[in-house]
Amino acid sequence: MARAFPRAATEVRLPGALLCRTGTGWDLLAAGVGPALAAASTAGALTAAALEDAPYDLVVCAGIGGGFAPGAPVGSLVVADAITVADLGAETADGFLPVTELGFGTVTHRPPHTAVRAASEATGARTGTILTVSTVTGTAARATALRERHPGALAEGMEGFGVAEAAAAHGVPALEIRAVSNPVGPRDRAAWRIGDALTALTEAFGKLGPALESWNAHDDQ
Ligand SMILES: O=C(O)c1cccc(C(=O)CC[C@H]2O[C@@H](n3cnc4c(=O)[nH]cnc43)[C@H](O)[C@@H]2O)c1
Repeated sequence: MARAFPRAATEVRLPGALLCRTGTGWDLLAAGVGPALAAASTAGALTAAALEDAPYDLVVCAGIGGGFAPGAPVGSLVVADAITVADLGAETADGFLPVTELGFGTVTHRPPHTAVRAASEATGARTGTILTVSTVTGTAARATALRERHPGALAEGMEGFGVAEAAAAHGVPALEIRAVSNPVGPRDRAAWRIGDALTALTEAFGKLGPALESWNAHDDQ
């Protein structure tokens, strides 16, 4: 994704993560795989910026992901209008209960809708829920269960909710964009298109920056 930014970048090592200052006003953080590491890395970068009196205005979680058919085919882009953790809760004899039904926590962050619209118009991305999972879906049964519980889900990834939790703790809005590299469902390595998805994501990033620079956070208030 650094290829989407024209200028030379400077790398800054943060505890547990590498930050790349692109010199364009956008910093790139290699936040790691999974919600816990992504949350820790994002919180570290947000805290470092706040301590330098240069807080961020927006966090964008970007990566490849699985797409739910037929809404998000391989190669398509999805911008989240809801960033929802799918497996944070308790399994009961009557099914899964999210932590919110246990009486605590959060399971969904909603990005500012004007930023979602700006991002999807600029990149051609579809908009819908992006689920965060700690275990990649690998069966048709699990895909069906997720779809039933989250009818608006278009994609799944492993970091969005962690990034959004860290951003929310700092009072900073968060977006999530995924380029679909594989279908959500039975594991099929032959169907993965990781290179194509990364190319689509890099192209989208080139358009996202200018679109979000003209986005005004106050439009959502
Ligand atoms: O081994 C597998 O079957 C498998 C299938 C899909 C993805 C993985 C990963 O280890 C992905 C790690 C990485 O990529 C994102 N990602 C990509 N596709 C998916 C997906 O279908 N479900 C969840 N995450 C996905 C994820 O955000 C990680 O950053 C392995």
